[in-house]
Amino acid sequence: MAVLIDGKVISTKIKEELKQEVTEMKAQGITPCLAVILVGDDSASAIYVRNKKRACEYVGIESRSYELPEDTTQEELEKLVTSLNEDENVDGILVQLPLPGQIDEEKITTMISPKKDVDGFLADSIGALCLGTEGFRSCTPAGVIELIRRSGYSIEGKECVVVGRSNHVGKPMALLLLQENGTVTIAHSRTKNLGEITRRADILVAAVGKAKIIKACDVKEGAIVIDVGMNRDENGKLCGDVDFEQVKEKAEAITPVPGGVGPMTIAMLMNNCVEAARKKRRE
Ligand SMILES: NC(=O)C1=CN([C@@H]2O[C@H](COP(=O)(O)OP(=O)(O)OC[C@H]3O[C@@H](n4cnc5c(N)ncnc54)[C@H](OP(=O)(O)O)[C@@H]3O)[C@@H](O)[C@H]2O)C=CC1
Ligand SMILES: Nc1nc(=O)c2c([nH]1)NC[C@@H]1CN(c3ccc(C(=O)N[C@@H](CCC(=O)O)C(=O)O)cc3)C=[N+]21
Repeated sequence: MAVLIDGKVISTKIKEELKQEVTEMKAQGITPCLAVILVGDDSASAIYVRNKKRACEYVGIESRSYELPEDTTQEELEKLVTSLNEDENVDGILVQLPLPGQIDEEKITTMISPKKDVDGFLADSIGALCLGTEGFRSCTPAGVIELIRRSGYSIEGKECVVVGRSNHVGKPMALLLLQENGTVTIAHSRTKNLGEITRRADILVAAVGKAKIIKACDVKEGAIVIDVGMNRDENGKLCGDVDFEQVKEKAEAITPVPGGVGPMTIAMLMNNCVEAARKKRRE
């Protein structure tokens, strides 16, 4: 039976550390501020926005939310992003994805000032990850690294397999594991013999978006299994990409869904906001 990697406990620890730092910043007259934009009333997105607000309150970050109607125009959204870019009190801007169809998502996200890209989604941030220079680390992949590290496992020299190659999760995940000196393979929907590849992994990260696609037969005995997926199962219950009940019998350590990577994403978002405010102070 695998060790359960508890994202709730680890994320709370990180938020406590940040809270202390923010208390010190506040004593010097600096309050980090995050602006979150939500367009439409996608219920899943609303949950994340609520969780972010709560985390901001806990850490002491000022949070501003902009909840815009589903029929918001490109022009209205661009105006809001521009005003937040120019607002010196705002340290981080997060535009909740996906955006409704009438909005050019690429145009909106690339408008965000790189200094305020707390999601770590912009080319500047991903480029910095790739070159190993200073920049915002994408929250979910950075959260996965912290989960592994703080659970006492090392990445150096390990066979790491990331299933998924999206710009927001899979690709930055692979780059961060590489930076930690892992030997990294990226698998995706065109990968042949996926099971053969995942069975090589000492550290397996699933970021596919398909409920319970990773079965016990896809996992090496003693592997560390990190489940990024957020799906609904046949009963509408939240579940990951990993078949937890099967895989927990074979893995050395495993993250649950919920209570694994999700809370870490939020903790790392808080971390990026504090970092943005810290950088501004140094300018
Ligand atoms: N916990 C958290 O904080 C977060 C969770 N998520 C969740 O993580 C999951 C992945 O998100 P995201 O990366 O944005 O999703 P995307 O849909 O953008 O990417 C999915 C990736 O999985 C690959 N893929 C799809 N089907 C298969 C398959 N059968 N075998 C192998 N690879 C496959 C795709 O390959 P190809 O490129 O070839 O199409 C693609 O690269 C989702 O469940 C999402 O909800 C996302 C963000 C944060
Ligand atoms: N610009 C942008 N940045 C994002 O980071 C972003 C986004 N858009 N769009 C959607 C995805 C998804 N995402 C999650 C964040 C937290 C949880 C989370 O807190 N999950 C908890 C609770 C889940 C629940 O109870 O519903 C858990 O897994 O335990 C999940 C998913 C961020 N995303």
